[in-house]
Amino acid sequence: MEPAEMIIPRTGIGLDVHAYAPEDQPCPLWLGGLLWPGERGLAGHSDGDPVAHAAADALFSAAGLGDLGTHFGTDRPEFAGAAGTTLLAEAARIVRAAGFEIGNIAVQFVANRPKFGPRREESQQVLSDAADAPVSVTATTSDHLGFTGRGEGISAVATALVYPRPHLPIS
Ligand SMILES: Nc1ccn([C@@H]2O[C@H](COP(=O)(O)O)[C@@H](O)[C@H]2O)c(=O)n1
Ligand SMILES: C[C@@]1(CO)OP(=O)(O)OP(=O)(O)OC[C@H]1O
Repeated sequence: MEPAEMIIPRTGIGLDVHAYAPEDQPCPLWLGGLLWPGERGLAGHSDGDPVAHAAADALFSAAGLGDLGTHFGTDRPEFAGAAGTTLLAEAARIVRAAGFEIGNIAVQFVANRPKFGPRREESQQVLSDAADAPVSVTATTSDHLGFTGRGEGISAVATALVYPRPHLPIS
């Protein structure tokens, strides 16, 4: 393969944090594309899912297309209450429309709860369906340290790998 035809992958990173909604304004918890009944919800202009948002941000970062705010700013009323999976699907569409294929996305969130392990496969399936690419999700606590340890909010960090769509030879 000639150097000019080499496909060079690009990595991206995304970080998102959402605080828990105030106790007098309760809302459902959406995390990793899943609804968690009985868990305290996170505040946000959209559904406040930091896992889906970090994944979308990592895609934009990898493609060099700005970030979540560039495409889904809080000044856009149509994204009020939007599902994280909707934002992730739209981010993937924008990245593909810019000429990239998506390799994979990896996300880790930091929270004391909910216990994620039992629903990992379900979450990964929902997010992978949204992105139409493999999404893996891991969870950790912060050993009771910091704002996640005090139960003030949930953070998530993601990496993504994209690569320019190869030009097929015209036969
Ligand atoms: N919300 C969470 C947090 C953690 N886990 C799982 O527990 C493991 C140990 O967590 P540490 O913070 O002590 O490293 C972690 O590797 C996860 O498998 C979880 O399921 N949900
Ligand atoms: C997703 C958007 C837009 O609805 O709102 P939030 O749900 O507040 O999420 P955040 O990750 O803080 O910022 C990105 C915003 O553009």
